[in-house]
Amino acid sequence: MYDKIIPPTSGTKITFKNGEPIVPDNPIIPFIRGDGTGIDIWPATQKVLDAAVAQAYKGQRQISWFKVYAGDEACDLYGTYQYLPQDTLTAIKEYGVAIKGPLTTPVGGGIRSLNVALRQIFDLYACVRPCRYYAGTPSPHKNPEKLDVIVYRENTEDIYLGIEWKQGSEIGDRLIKILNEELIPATPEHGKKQIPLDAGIGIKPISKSGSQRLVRRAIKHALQLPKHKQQVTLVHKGNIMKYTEGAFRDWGYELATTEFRQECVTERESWILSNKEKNSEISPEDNARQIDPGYDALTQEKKAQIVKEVETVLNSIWHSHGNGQWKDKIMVNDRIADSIFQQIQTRPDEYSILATMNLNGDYLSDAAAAIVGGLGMGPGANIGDACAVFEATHGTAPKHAGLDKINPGSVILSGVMMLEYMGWQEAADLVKHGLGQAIANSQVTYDLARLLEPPVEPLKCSEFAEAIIQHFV
Ligand SMILES: NC(=O)C1=CN([C@@H]2O[C@H](COP(=O)(O)OP(=O)(O)OC[C@H]3O[C@@H](n4cnc5c(N)ncnc54)[C@H](OP(=O)(O)O)[C@@H]3O)[C@@H](O)[C@H]2O)C=CC1
Ligand SMILES: O=C(O)CCC(=O)C(=O)O
Ligand SMILES: [Mg+2]
Repeated sequence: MYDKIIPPTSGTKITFKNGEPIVPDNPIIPFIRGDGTGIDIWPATQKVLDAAVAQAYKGQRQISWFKVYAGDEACDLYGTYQYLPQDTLTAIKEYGVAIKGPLTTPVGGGIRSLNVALRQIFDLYACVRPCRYYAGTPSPHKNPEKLDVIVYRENTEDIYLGIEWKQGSEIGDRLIKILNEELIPATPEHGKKQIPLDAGIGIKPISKSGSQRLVRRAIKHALQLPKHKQQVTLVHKGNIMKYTEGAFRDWGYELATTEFRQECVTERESWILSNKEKNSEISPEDNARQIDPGYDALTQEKKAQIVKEVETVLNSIWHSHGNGQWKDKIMVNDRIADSIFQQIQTRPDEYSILATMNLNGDYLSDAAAAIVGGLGMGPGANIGDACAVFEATHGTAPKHAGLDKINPGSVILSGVMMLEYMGWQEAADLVKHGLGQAIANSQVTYDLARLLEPPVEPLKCSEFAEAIIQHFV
C-alpha cells in the first residue's frame, strides 16, 4: 500500500459517520512536520499533545503518530519535485484525521500551494480559525480580550482554485480575445469595457453549493456557542463582485432562512420585528422607512420591494420570531470585507463567527490573529465531511527556521482543536490551561517576549513546550 513509509504497528483508524469522526482510544494520526520552522514547531507540539493525553487518560488513550512527508522533506525522501507523494495522500485518506506544519509556496512561479492542494484533494471545505485572547499576551490593542471570533473560510474555491493564465501565454491571449470580441460585447451591462491585452487572467468561481455548505457548517457551529456568541456574519465584497461575493451573501441568507428558519433571524428581519414590537400599529411603509434610511429617495419600484419585504417577514415569522423571540435565535448579518477589517479592531465584541470566501478568510485570519498576539497564536483546522487536517494560520517563517526560537503556540492550539474534534476534551483543556498559565507567567517565546512591558527574556520554542506541560496541573 505504501512505497516508503510504514504505519505504526499499534493503533486503529478513525472512521466517519454522517460527517462526524468515530475515534478509537488509540487512533493512528498522520502528521507532516512541515518546511522552515516546522522543524522546531512539530516536535514541541507532539511533546505537548502526548503529555496532555497521557495525563488526562492515564494510558487509556494514546495517539499513534504516523510520520508522512510533504514539501522539502518529501523531496529528500522521494526524489526531486515529489512534494506531495502518493504515500502521503493514501495515509491521510486512510486515517481521516491528520495534522501538519507549514509548507512553502514560491511566489510568482514554481509549484502551486501544497497546503491548498491538500484542502482541495480531500475536499476540506471549511477552514476554521478561532482567534481568542489568552490573558497576559501582549497585543497592539488596548482591549484584545474583546476579540473572540472564529473565521469560517471557504477552502476549496475562489481564486485559490488556481485557474489562471500567465500574461502572454497562448491560452491566456486566446481567452482575452474571446472575452473582448465576443463575451463582453454580448453582455450589455459590461458596455465597452475591454481587458488589457497584456493582462494575466485569473478565474474566481464562487458556487452556490460551496458557499452554502460552508455557511451551513458555520451556523451549526454557532448553535454550539453560548447564547451571546450565537451570531454568523457573512463577510463579502459583494458591492464590487456582485455575482461571486454578492451571491455568497445572498446564498448564505437563503440557507439561513430556509434550512435554519426556526434557529435564525437576519439582521434586517430583527429590525422589522423590533419596529413592530415598539409600535404595534406601525404601517409597512413606516417600517420600511425605518429599516432603509434612504427610503424616501428611492424609486417607487424599490419602495414597493422593501414594503413587500416588511410584509413578508411579518406574515411569515411574526408568530415564531416576533415579541422578542428573535433575540434567542442565531443572528445572521453581513458586512462588506473592508469594513470588517476595521470593525474587528474598533468593535471586536460585536462579532463571533465570520463566514467568508477563501481570499477574504486568508487575510482576515492573519489580521484577527495579530490582535490577540500575532501569528504565534493563530490555530486552524481544515474540515470536510470525511477528513480533517489541522494546521496553523501562519507559514514557514523561514528566517527563524532551525533556531529553536519560533512560537509553537499556533500548531499546539491546532492540536487542541484536533483533540476537541476527536472528543478528547480533557486533554484539550489541559493544554489550553497549561498554555494560558505559561503566558500569564510571562514564560513566552521571542515574539511575545519583545512586546511585553518591560520585555522579558524569551524562552526557546522547546522550553515554551516544557513550560506548558509544567503548568498542566
Ligand atoms: N498553511 C501554510 O502552510 C502556510 C504557508 N505559508 C507559506 O509560508 C512561507 C512564508 O510565508 P510568510 O509570508 O513569510 O509568512 P509566515 O506566516 O511564514 O511568517 C511571517 C512572519 O510572521 C511571524 N510568524 C510566523 N509564524 C510565527 C510563529 N509561529 N510564531 C511567531 N511569529 C510567527 C514572523 O514574524 P517576525 O519575523 O516579525 O517575528 C514571520 O516572519 C511562504 O512560502 C508561504 O506561502 C504561508 C501561510 C500559511
Ligand atoms: O499555501 C500557502 O502557501 C499560503 C496559504 C495561506 O496563507 C493560508 O492558508 O492561510
Ligand atoms: Mg494565510
